[in-house]
Amino acid sequence: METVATTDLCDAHMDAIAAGDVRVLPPSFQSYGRRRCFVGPITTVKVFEDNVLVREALEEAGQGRVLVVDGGASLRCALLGGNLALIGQNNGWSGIIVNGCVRDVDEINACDIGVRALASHPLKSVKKGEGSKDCVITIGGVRIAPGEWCYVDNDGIVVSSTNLSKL
Ligand SMILES: O=C([O-])CC(=O)C(=O)O
Repeated sequence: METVATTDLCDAHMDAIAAGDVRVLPPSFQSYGRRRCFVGPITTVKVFEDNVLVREALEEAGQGRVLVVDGGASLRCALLGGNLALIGQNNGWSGIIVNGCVRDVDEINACDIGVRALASHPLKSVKKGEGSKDCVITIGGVRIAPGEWCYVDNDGIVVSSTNLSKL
């Protein structure tokens, strides 16, 4: 899918930003993975220090989707590592955004996928399988619903209720 500059999106959609239909995430994410720019429809999971649902989502056919993981901004363990990033790459996910930590940064950086996360952390998460999928989440005060669109590049992360790349 063609990428769209987030700056151009913001400039072109100031009214939609004022209305809340286009939202910008706070600039608190680090960039990992080979794809520094990615776009796609959003699938969500909400977990806390437990990444079983993250793995389950990435094991699905991604079909160009972006997985947005609300990990409650925990900085105490990693929700994504090199194995899961590779699974996501091989299953055709365009990107993964983690409101939490990742690990195996060198392995993730070798994957043809885009990853954004708050930080890296060497500790793995627990594997209980708790959490929810396909739910509305809030990251940094920004509401994100499944099926909305995500635009990510070196300037930031934009979420839109409609597909702006078609406009
Ligand atoms: O399995 C995990 O908890 C995360 C991980 O290390 C990987 O994806 O390689």
